[in-house]
Amino acid sequence: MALVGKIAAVTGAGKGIGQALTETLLKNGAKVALLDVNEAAGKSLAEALGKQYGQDKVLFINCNVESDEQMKAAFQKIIETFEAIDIFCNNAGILNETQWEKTISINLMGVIRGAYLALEHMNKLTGGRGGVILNTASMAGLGPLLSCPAYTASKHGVVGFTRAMGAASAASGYGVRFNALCPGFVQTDLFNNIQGNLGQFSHLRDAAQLLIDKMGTMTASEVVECVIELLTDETKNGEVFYVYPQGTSYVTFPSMVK
Ligand SMILES: NC(=O)C1=CN([C@@H]2O[C@H](COP(=O)(O)OP(=O)(O)OC[C@H]3O[C@@H](n4cnc5c(N)ncnc54)[C@H](O)[C@@H]3O)[C@@H](O)[C@H]2O)C=CC1
Ligand SMILES: CCCCCC(=O)/C=C/C=C\C=C\C=C\[C@@H](O)[C@@H](O)CCCC(=O)O
Repeated sequence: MALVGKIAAVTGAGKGIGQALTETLLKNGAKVALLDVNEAAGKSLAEALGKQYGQDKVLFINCNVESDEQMKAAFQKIIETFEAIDIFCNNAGILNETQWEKTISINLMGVIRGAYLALEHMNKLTGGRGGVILNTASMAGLGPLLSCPAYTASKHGVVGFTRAMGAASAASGYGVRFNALCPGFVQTDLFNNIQGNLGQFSHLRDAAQLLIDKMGTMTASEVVECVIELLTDETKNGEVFYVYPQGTSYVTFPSMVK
């Protein structure tokens, strides 16, 4: 599936990995709706990208992924403006162990909400034209990040949800692929602000720092460069893609069936 002419939407598009996803999609010829709760960041990015790629290629929508009403309205606006949606990047996320319910609400419930609403517009069985849904999980969706248990739980949830939806979609004939992106540490605001957001696990900050020193960090652009394949390769469905400073790999899981 080529990206030229495709219609995409990215949540948490105003900064960090979402910004890099947005820029890469535009660079490859897609039109992009930028969804973010941070109006200042999202709007100014959309304005700058509009000047670079054309105002008809970008649309900013102020939208909180925790709100069913705002998300439904965002999809309506995307369809009104661009007529369809082919690519949905469920990317918005926070790391805040002092607010574990909000962490689950945004990182996991927001992803499930976004996927189900996107599917209503993308499902080939209900008049959509198919496409791909990319969920940003984390390496913390594959193994425990000791200083962030709630964040770890949210990301394991995203990995499980993506795998189940990939299988459900293939078995049902929706024509929509589901893949999960699992980056290691990425230099963004979320990463730079972790020290103040560990709450009752603040005493484990040195252990977290040791892991960061051991694993190294990446820029958001370096991560996103590796992701194009997940969006364009029609054979990739239900995949969990690990991106780390030394390379990339598709994660394999134990088979539950003998
Ligand atoms: N930075 C890192 O080391 C890693 C980040 N991730 C994941 O990547 C995703 C993006 O994170 P970063 O770019 O690092 O964070 P960031 O903090 O730089 O950007 C997150 C964006 O999401 C937006 N956002 C937050 N809550 C929202 C909500 N309720 N509704 C709509 N937008 C909302 C923010 O306003 C911001 O623009 C997250 O899901 C995060 O968990 C995964 C692995 C590593
Ligand atoms: C604390 C900052 C979090 C930033 C956001 C994020 O999602 C980054 C995640 C990056 C890496 C997660 C790594 C998890 C590793 C565990 O699986 C651990 O068990 C690996 C232990 C390796 C070792 O030898 O110490």
